[in-house]
Amino acid sequence: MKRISILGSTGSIGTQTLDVIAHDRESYQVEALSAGSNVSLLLEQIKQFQPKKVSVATKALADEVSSYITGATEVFYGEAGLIEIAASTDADFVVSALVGSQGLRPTLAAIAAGKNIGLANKETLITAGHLVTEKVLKHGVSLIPIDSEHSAIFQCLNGEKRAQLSKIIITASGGSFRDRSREQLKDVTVAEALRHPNWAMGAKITIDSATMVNKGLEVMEAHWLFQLPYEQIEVMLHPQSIIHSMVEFVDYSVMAQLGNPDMRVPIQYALTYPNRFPTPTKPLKLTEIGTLQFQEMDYERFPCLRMAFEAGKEGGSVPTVYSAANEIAVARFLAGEIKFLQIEEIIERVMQLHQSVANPDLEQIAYTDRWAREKAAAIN
Ligand SMILES: NC(=O)C1=CN([C@@H]2O[C@H](COP(=O)(O)OP(=O)(O)OC[C@H]3O[C@@H](n4cnc5c(N)ncnc54)[C@H](OP(=O)(O)O)[C@@H]3O)[C@@H](O)[C@H]2O)C=CC1
Ligand SMILES: CC(=O)[C@@H](O)[C@H](O)COP(=O)(O)O
Ligand SMILES: [Mn+2]
Repeated sequence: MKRISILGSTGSIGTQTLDVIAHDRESYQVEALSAGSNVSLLLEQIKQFQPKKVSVATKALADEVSSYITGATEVFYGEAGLIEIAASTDADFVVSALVGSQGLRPTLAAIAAGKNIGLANKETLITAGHLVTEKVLKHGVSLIPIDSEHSAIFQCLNGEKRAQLSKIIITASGGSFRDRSREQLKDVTVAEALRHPNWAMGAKITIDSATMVNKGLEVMEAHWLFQLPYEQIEVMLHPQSIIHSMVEFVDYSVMAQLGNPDMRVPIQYALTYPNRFPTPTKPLKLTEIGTLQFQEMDYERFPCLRMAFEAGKEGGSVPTVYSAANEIAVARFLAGEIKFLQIEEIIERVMQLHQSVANPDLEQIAYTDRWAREKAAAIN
């Protein structure tokens, strides 16, 4: 039986992880769950999975949860609560599915406590890839990707010789506005931006997909997960999201992983690796889909992807700035404070203002993250 804790159990990845677990209850024990502010959903999850510990964002929310539960579940809150869920349980596997760089410290704490990690929270690797990978090696834990593209690459690389890898090809759907010109992006609405063509996901990643920041984050995520230079990472438009990514080898053989767009497949693979079991999803019927399309990336149409490659290649504290400025810009767009195209303007401006720090430690990353957020919040 696998003992699991989930950081972000009320989110899109968190709920789908619990759905995978619910389909095979004998194989899993849910040790701990964390939510932000969705108390009603957390209470349902407590009832169904009876975790020993849960955490929520604030003390007031923790008091509210405590007032409703009768069992033995302990309730924590805040960052200390997330760290409790990550590190101080009997779990052997932690699903890291918080949104944003707030996932960093709990994920590091889980690694330091010897937990294997299923990583959905890509911002953690973007902001501190060097620290996370170093800690993973030090504590001898596994870091298994949940992000669909990285799960695909992980699967394609299984059993292959790394020296014989030529490049990886990360596919991109193009997001909600893939058929619009830059001119047509001027006045797009939040509701339009939240309508992803293929995937049902949390709000932040859906906007990131529309700006192509998501692909930019995924390029940096791949750099750290697979220890590849940026020259060996390519992005290709593939509107159907059926090929989740590909790997090209030195003999020009290309391996791809295909499937319907359903995150429960890579989530379950991370939980059961190296084994495979039936997943609660539909089989892929390529004859019904008929056509798969591919297109070269246009870096002028999608400047956030260009900026991500620049940030990743420069390294140091620059990826932290890219990701933190984006988090604030996306929150401001979702709140109706700025227009869609201002997201990329804010990221670019904050990156220009930043004095890069090489090989930042955790404190320097935290400082840079706060600095970038303040700058991004102040730009009009
Ligand atoms: N959704 C997807 O299909 C995919 C997501 N990812 C990545 O996975 C991560 C999670 O994405 P997704 O599930 O879509 O995000 P969601 O927004 O759906 O979920 C985020 C989770 O984080 C919790 N949370 C938010 N703020 C706080 C806080 N201050 N304190 C504690 N918990 C908090 C939320 O709690 P609550 O809702 O209770 O407030 C929720 O459980 C992201 O990094 C994303 O890029 C990667 C690939 C695919
Ligand atoms: C499901 C998943 O992994 C997302 O990151 C998804 O890939 C978003 O798709 P695009 O960023 O390609 O639109
Ligand atoms: Mn992805």
